Amino acid sequence: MPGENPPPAQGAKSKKNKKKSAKAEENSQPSESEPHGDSSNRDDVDDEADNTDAPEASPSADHVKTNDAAADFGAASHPDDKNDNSAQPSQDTYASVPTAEPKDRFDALVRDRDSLRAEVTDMRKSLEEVQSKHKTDMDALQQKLDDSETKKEQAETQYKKLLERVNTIKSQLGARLKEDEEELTQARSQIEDLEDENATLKSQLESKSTEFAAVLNESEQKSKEISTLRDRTNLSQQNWLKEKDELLEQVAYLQSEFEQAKEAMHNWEVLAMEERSIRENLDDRDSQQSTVDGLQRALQEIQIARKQELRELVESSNAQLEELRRSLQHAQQTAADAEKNLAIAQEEIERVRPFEKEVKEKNLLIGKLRHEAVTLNDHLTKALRFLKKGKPEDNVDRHIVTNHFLHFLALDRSDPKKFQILQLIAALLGWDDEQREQAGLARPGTSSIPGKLRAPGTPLRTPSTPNLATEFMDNGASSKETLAELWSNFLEQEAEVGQMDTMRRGSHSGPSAVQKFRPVVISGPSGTGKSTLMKRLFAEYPGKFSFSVSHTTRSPRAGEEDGREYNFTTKEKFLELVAQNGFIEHAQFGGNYYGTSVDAVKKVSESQKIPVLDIEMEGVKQVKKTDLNARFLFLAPPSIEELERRLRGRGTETEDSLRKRLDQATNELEFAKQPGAHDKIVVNDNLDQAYAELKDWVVDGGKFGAQ
Ligand SMILES: Nc1ncnc2c1ncn2[C@@H]1O[C@H](COP(=O)(O)OP(=O)(O)OP(=O)(O)O)[C@@H](O)[C@H]1O
Repeated sequence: MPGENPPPAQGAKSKKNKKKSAKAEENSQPSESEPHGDSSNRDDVDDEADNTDAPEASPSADHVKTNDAAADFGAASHPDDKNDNSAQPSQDTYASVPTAEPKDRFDALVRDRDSLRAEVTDMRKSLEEVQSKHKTDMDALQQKLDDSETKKEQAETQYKKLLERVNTIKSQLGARLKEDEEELTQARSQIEDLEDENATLKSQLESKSTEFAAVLNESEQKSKEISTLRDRTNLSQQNWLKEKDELLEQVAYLQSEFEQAKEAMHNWEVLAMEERSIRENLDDRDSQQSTVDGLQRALQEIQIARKQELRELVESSNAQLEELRRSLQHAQQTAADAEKNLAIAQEEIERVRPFEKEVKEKNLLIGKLRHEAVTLNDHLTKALRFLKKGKPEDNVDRHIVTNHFLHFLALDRSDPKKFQILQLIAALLGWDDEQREQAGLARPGTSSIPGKLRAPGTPLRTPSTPNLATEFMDNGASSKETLAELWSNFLEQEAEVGQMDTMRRGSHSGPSAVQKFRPVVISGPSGTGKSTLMKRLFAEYPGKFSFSVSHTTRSPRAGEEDGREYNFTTKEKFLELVAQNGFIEHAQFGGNYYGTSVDAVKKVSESQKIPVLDIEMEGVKQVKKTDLNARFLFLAPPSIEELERRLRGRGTETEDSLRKRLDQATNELEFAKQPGAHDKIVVNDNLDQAYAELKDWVVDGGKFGAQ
């Protein structure tokens, strides 16, 4: 049927058919210069015969054949066609036939001709219909061809535009890589600065240590001096007392002698008086008188000598006494000076003590910074190597991709981050559209990269989170952000992984154990009631919670088992673990070290129990640096006064330890005020209420915080 034309073929093939149809059309067109008359009949018939060459224009091959025959026959018998003698019967042939017969024959021929003409007219009509339809089809096809050519042109211009954008992105990326390189150089210089600072601090520390040692030395010397002076003072005091006693004794002896001499003198005087009276009475006894005078003189001389002797003795003893008094004063002065020096030395020690602590802390900080610097340096070198070496498609960091992939697997199906991470992975691995479609990042047919054109107006998938991959590819500013984000994430994650690697050494715990059995960290000032509440919780949920086993360097006691009461270890191994940041908290008591290790906590999770950590503020900060995935609860006292009352009521504290605990409580309360320091704060005013609140949060509707 003419209406059932074959569908238009594309390209060259359809053009060829078009030419053929045009030719057929041309052939089938009646000549306008020739009127439709008998003389044109033969041409018409010939035209029909020609038309059989175009199969799609021909109504029916058989039909045409019949027409051919009829035309031949008609042409042979046409009375007007006098030139064609070869095909026409001669006049002699007609003459030899009876006259009625030729007339009949002629009539029959005329009828045949008429019927043939009618048939030809029908055929022409149908041919015209076919032609007009064909023309419409051709027009439609032409239209389509034109449309597709315009589309093709549009596509080409779009393709060129996209190519230009790709080139711009390439050049921008080059510039950004340069910027990153500069950033890396800056980071390097920062590291160098830090190292310099580190060196300066070290030298400062050394100088301070020497200063401190000198001060200590000095104070020791002063102490020695003081004790020597004290000894000397004591000794001189004793000597002085002894001498004083001796002198007093001497004075007493001299006084008694003086008394005796006085008495003797008195006696002599009495005797002299008696003698004088006797002399007076006995004038004649002149000779005796002179003797008595002599005796008197002798006595006086003796008295004077004695007096002189006594005076000298008293003077010398007084001088000695004075001397001793002076030396006592001097000794007392020296003792006071020494005591003053001792107080100054002690003050100096007190002044230096916080400084020493600071130096120690700084030392620790330096160690940490050095560790971080080494890790960062490693990562930077690695990153630079990634950036500099190889083709851009090879610059894929397996760690990043692995981390993202693990994160992707760990997330809940409904988590919107999942889509984001998948986009990130796609961007990192440079997935093409087909791969994105397969991963569910794009709907089929929504391609936006060169080579695959998107029909205008095709709806794009609108994710709940921004499309990172698109940002990365399409927008210069946002791709810069994403690149920077990726870079900083990479560095952060690598640094964390570096730290964690050292912590995890020897541990087989995967993230799943601590995600399922998330450690609960309970902190709060001493005496707030942590132990009391924990006891209740453990009793209500037997076998659900467990404390971790601590490490110690002390030797096991009878009945103690390694890994049960304690993880018994050596001092060297303990300190090695400290250096690797393997402890959440550690301390030294009585020459032994004790500590809670990250691995010990993980072991509790692996044994399908929830680890409970009752630790103070510094421990909380330390746990936050690990991958323990812990939850943090802070138990606060209703007031500091109530806390003091409870601590006193517990009867475990001395006045000194009580003060220290209350000071620490103030620090803990300050820390708890910081946003994000803890996940939950419970005030333990009423024990039952506090327990209910704590239990609700810990049990978490039976999930125990599991993710
Ligand atoms: N809500 C409360 N009301 C009154 N007393 C309480 C309350 N909670 C705890 N106490 C009491 O306070 C004292 C200290 O409690 P507990 O020993 O549990 O504190 P803690 O936080 O574990 O202290 P530490 O950290 O020093 O071990 C205990 O005597 C306890 O009975």
